[in-house]
Amino acid sequence: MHVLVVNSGSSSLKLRVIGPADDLLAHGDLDAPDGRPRPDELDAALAELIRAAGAPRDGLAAVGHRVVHGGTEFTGPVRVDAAVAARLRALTALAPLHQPAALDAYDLVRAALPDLPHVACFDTAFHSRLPAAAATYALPAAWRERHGLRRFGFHGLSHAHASRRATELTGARRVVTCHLGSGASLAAVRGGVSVDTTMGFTPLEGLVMGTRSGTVDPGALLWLQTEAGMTARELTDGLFHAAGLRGLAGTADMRAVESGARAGDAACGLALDVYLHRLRGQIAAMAAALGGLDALVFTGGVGENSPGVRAGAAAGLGFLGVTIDPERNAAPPAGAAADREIGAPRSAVRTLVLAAREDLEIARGVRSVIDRRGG
Ligand SMILES: Nc1ncnc2c1ncn2[C@@H]1O[C@H](COP(=O)(O)OP(=O)(O)O)[C@@H](O)[C@H]1O
Ligand SMILES: CC(=O)OP(=O)(O)O
Ligand SMILES: [Mg+2]
Repeated sequence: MHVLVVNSGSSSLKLRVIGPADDLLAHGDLDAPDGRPRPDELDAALAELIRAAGAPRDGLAAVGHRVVHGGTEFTGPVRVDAAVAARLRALTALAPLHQPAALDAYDLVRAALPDLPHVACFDTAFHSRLPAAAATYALPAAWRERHGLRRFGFHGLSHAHASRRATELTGARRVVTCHLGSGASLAAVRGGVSVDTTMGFTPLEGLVMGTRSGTVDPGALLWLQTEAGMTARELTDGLFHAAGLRGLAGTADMRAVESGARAGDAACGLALDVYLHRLRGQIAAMAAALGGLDALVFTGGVGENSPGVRAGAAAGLGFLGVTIDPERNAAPPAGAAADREIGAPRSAVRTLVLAAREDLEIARGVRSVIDRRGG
């Protein structure tokens, strides 16, 4: 079964054709300022992609879409029809900065390929079995009940893929996956189930990110409103787009932060220290949720490509049994295979670098829906 995977991000639309053996048959990235590609460009890109995959237009069996939020209703991949699409639109308020791009892309791709089944796969789904202790905020009952305030967690497609792959490669049962891209989060995975994660009600909680703050004292945000006169809009903009590495070092690009730090730039040095301090603490928190750690996984643009961040994270985690091999950590990936082990030979915890493959997780979700329907 050939699956077209549509992954819409904040500034690009990634298209992939995945074959029946998880083979990547074709790929193409489209510029999508504000998350929206131009319809004519999309049509041309789809035609080109299908040609490159060597499949006739009717050789595609289905389309899979990454959708950030499934709310409490969608805890696994689902076939999208008009009614489901409307319910997904209704979740926009829960992820106003992420949800619309995916649904706009869905509308366009659905219009281009109207006869194929379209399946939505959710960033939140992998975390849908978080224990109540990990999912609940200690907030007034009326707020939780009336507004459904709880921790959802995100990046689940990446965490699901990375933790499954780590278990395949090492047999590990208790796995902490570090998805470090421009957005970043951790998951604590026991026997394939996410039992804790660092993002919460929104993709703002937890780690320091490229442009997002991660966790800050909610009292500071109240103070900015009541004493500094900031509006909700200013706070949203600051916390999502002007904070994180950008807020500390003036750039959201970890490569620039690391080279600045090496050159002695104080702001870059501080940004890296804050990033790593939070990362180490949260990895330890995830290990505590698992009662110990068998494997630690780095994935995402930073996780896959920054030996410095991996070494800096591991440096404080010897007490958990994490020891990485400096040479393996510094070595570039051999060929196209990004997946590799960087743990020291006798380390109690296996440490891996794995390619972020949300596309494979989406293709897997699509197949499960199509197969279930006897297709
Ligand atoms: N060699 C590298 N060293 C450090 N950081 C890197 C390197 N290559 C890419 N990155 C970082 O990866 C981040 C983007 O991650 P990625 O997962 O591709 O993003 P997105 O979340 O948008 O999909 C950027 O902050 C970039 O600086
Ligand atoms: C949910 C989320 O944070 O996604 P991204 O990292 O792609 O912004
Ligand atoms: Mg990403």
